Amino acid sequence: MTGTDRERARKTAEGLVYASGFGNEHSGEAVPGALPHGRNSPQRAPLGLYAEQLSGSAFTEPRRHNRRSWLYRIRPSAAHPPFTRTDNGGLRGAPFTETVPDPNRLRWNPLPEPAEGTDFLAGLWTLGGNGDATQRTGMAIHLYAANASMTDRVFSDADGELLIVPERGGLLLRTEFGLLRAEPGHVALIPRGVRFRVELLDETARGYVCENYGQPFTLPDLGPIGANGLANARDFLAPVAAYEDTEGPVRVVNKFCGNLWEAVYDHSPLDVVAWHGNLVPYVYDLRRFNVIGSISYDHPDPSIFTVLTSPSDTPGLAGVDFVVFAPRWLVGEDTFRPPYFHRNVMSEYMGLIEGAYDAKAEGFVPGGGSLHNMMSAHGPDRETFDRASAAELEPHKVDDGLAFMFETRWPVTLTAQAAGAGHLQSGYDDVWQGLERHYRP
Ligand SMILES: O=C(O)Cc1cc(O)ccc1O
Ligand SMILES: [Fe+2]
Repeated sequence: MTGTDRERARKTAEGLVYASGFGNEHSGEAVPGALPHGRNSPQRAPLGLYAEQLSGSAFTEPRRHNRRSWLYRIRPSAAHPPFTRTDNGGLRGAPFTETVPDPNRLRWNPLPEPAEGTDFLAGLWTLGGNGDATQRTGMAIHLYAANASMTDRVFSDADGELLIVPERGGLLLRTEFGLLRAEPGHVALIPRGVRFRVELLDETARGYVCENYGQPFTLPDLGPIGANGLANARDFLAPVAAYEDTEGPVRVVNKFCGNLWEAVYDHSPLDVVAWHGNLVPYVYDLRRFNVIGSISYDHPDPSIFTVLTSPSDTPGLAGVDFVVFAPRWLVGEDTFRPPYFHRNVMSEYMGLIEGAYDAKAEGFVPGGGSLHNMMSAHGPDRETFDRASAAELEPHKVDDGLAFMFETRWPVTLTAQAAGAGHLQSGYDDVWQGLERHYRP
């Protein structure tokens, strides 16, 4: 990608306008008069456009779960040639059967630098996951490292929605619904099946992706917290309608039941001139997260930091939660303030967007990640334990980092490439060595 391309992408990203709110019925038109009023599918849609519904839930799901949008486009999505199989690259899908589930605590360094000319799609590398894409359950954890924009191709994922967590380098996401900008510290969500292209705003881009095969991410209930707090609905930003009217070959890559399929269209499928509905891509700035914690004693469970949750069929038991450890004050009296030692029935994958994480003195680095699978014993490393056990308990602001967690109800099984990766750290167990016995009855 040339510097001029990047400058163009950055200029475009700077002028972006959004519609705010989570789960809202949004609507918009890039050309006046393109959006029909009073009905979804008039006999002839305005301006000679084709009307098309995109469903994110079954037609019959309860109203509060029902998600769909109506798109008014230059050509119907149905007008395309056959898809044929293409190379999966580093992408894998559920069910994950390449390795046996591993009870060990595992930690990785960042992905190695990609070869010249690697775009977002080519740069995706699957670490592992659970569930089954054909059953619409479970999730996958991917990382990406890219140094080129997607130019002649677009991607869509029929298997699930994609929660993109940039760690290095800004992204301009050109979607069927319009444009989104996602910088490190933001997350972007692309709903199942929505076509998009990723352009880089910087020389390189790196980050994490949670592919959610299950129910779409939603905001957690707040219970006694009240009507406000955690991630506020108004801070979720959807694009306004913007479209491409280009002819010529575009490779459309579709991830379907774990494999990549490709068809060469003779036009851009990002040709939606107007749309309305509640199934939309969005971005959210994690620094807007309203962090709630203990103002008396003890370390609260990290569910208090849930940004988005994908419920499963058991109430309170998420297919996957997306949790953020954002800057916050710690004031707990007579309290061991960092994350406690624990064994969790849920499985925890953690990543670091910036700085450091308060349970780990070293080795957990931006762009890296750790996996603490179901029931594996983990918590503060020795250095953190020693420091926090002796610390003066003054009010203290933790603001030297931004970490996150994908927490899932099912164990995560690794791909062969993750289990055998050169960047898998050896000796991670040693961070808990030297925790001496202090018990002297
Ligand atoms: O393991 C981790 O670092 C994540 C985590 C953080 C916390 O504050 C409490 C429990 C927990 O699993
Ligand atoms: Fe944990």
